[in-house]
Amino acid sequence: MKIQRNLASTRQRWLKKPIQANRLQLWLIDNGSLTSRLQQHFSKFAVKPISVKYAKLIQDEVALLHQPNYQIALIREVLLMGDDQAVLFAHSVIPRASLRGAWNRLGRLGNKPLGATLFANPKVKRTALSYKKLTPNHVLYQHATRHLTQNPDVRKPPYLWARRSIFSLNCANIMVTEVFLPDLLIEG
Ligand SMILES: C=C(O[C@@H]1C=C(C(=O)O)C=C[C@H]1O)C(=O)O
Repeated sequence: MKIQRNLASTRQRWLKKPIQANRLQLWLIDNGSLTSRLQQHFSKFAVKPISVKYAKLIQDEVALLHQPNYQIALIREVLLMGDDQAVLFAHSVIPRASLRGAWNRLGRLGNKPLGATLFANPKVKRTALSYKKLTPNHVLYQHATRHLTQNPDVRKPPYLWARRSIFSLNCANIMVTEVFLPDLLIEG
């Protein structure tokens, strides 16, 4: 039983750095605004909101946000579009307390990039990034690939690299998870 528990915890563990991420490595470890980097990389950039709703946290988010697992939070999911292709899926978790506090406008961002808000305020602190190869059984893999091509002949990737960190302002936290989609590295 102990071995199974350890295996499960390994599966859930996020890494301190990406391993063998090859051409994605520089994107994954970039501490700056991903929005800005995408805007420089693509001639056309847009944020496509997918869903903004109250929902329960994913199991492996509960501990990091110090939230009880019955707690709900505002979940913002968007696709970042580069030259009309979905290149990144972002899943941001805003606890209710944070919405009442410093992040009170984040529920109404619409298609404005969250990064513009987060990186505009020098008082915002960010934790170190952590990384994970999401496999098809992870709920964020499923949410991210829902928006890839519906063409049944196009195989879904065996895994997707994701990274996450927490942004804090006056003790109000927001967790941002970014899932890197296959089209990001298809050079135009
Ligand atoms: C945190 C950033 O904001 C980006 C934009 C997001 C959004 O608009 O919801 C979410 C995550 C990021 O990919 C960033 O630009 O680095």
